[in-house]
Amino acid sequence: MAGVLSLDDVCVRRGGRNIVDHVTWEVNDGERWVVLGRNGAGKTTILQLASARMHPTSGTVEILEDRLGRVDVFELRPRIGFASAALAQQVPGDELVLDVVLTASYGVTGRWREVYEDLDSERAQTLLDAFGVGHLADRTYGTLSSGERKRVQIARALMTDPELLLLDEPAAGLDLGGREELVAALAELAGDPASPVTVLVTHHVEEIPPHFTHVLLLRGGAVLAAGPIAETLTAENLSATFGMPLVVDRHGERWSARAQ
Ligand SMILES: Nc1ncnc2c1ncn2[C@@H]1O[C@H](COP(=O)(O)OP(=O)(O)OP(=O)(O)O)[C@@H](O)[C@H]1O
Repeated sequence: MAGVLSLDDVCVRRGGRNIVDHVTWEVNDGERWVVLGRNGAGKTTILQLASARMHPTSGTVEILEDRLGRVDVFELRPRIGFASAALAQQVPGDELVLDVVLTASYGVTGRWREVYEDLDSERAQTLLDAFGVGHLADRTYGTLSSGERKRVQIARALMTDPELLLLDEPAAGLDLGGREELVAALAELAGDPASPVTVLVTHHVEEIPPHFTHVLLLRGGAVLAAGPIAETLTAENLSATFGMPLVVDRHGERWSARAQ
C-alpha cells in the first residue's frame, strides 16, 4: 500500500478560524513521521483526523485508502493504533495492565464481558514484554508510574496489529531516563520493517527516535515544511516553526535544538 494517509487541502474550522489550514500531506508505506509545532499549531487536531476521530470542514482525508465520509469509521479505527494522553485518561485505574492492552481488541477501555482467546492474551503479554513492562501485567494500571503507563499505552496501540500507528506526545512528562528508554523502544519499533507506518507528535527534537524518516513542521495550522528528516529539519525551518532563532544539531540519528 503506497498511500497510507493522505490529506488534500484539508481545513478544520473552529471558533471562526482554521485551526488546520489548507494542509496537504502524504504518508506512504514504510515511512516514520515526526510532527513538530508550537502549542496550538494543530498537531493533535491532525492526529484526530488521521485516526478517523474527526472529519475535516473541507478537503479530503484518505486513511488506508478509505476516504473519511465514505467509510464506516468503526471498521477503520481498529486498523489504526492510537495512543494519546486523552485516551489514556479513559483507562480505569483499577484495570489490570494486561487487560489495558487486551481490551484494545474490542476498541474499549475497561474489561467487561468480552471474550478473549488465549492467543490474544499471549499477544498482549508479548507486547508488554517488548516495551519492558511485561513484569507489570498483573498490576493495576493506576499503580504504574507515568513512564510505565506510556509504555503500556503503546503496547495497547499495537494490540490490533495496526497498519498505521499514531502516537501523540508519548514522551511527555517522562524524566530523562524514562525518555531515553522510551526513545530506544520506539527506535527499535521504527527500525523493524514489519512495524506499521508511524506518526509521532512531539514538542522536542530530542525525543525523535532513530529510524524516523520524515518530518512535518506545522505553524498556525498550516504546513511550514514537510519531507525527509535530514533535509527538512534545518535550523531555518525549525526557527520559522517556533518563531525564534534556533540552532539544530544532529548527533548520529539523534537531534538537539537550542536558542541561537
Ligand atoms: N473546539 C475548538 N474551538 C476553538 N478552538 C479550538 C477547538 N479545538 C481546538 N482549538 C484550537 O485549535 C488550535 C490547535 O489545537 P491542537 O490541540 O490541535 O494543537 P496542538 O498543536 O496539538 O497543541 P499542543 O502542542 O498545545 O498540544 C489551538 O489553538 C486550540 O485552542
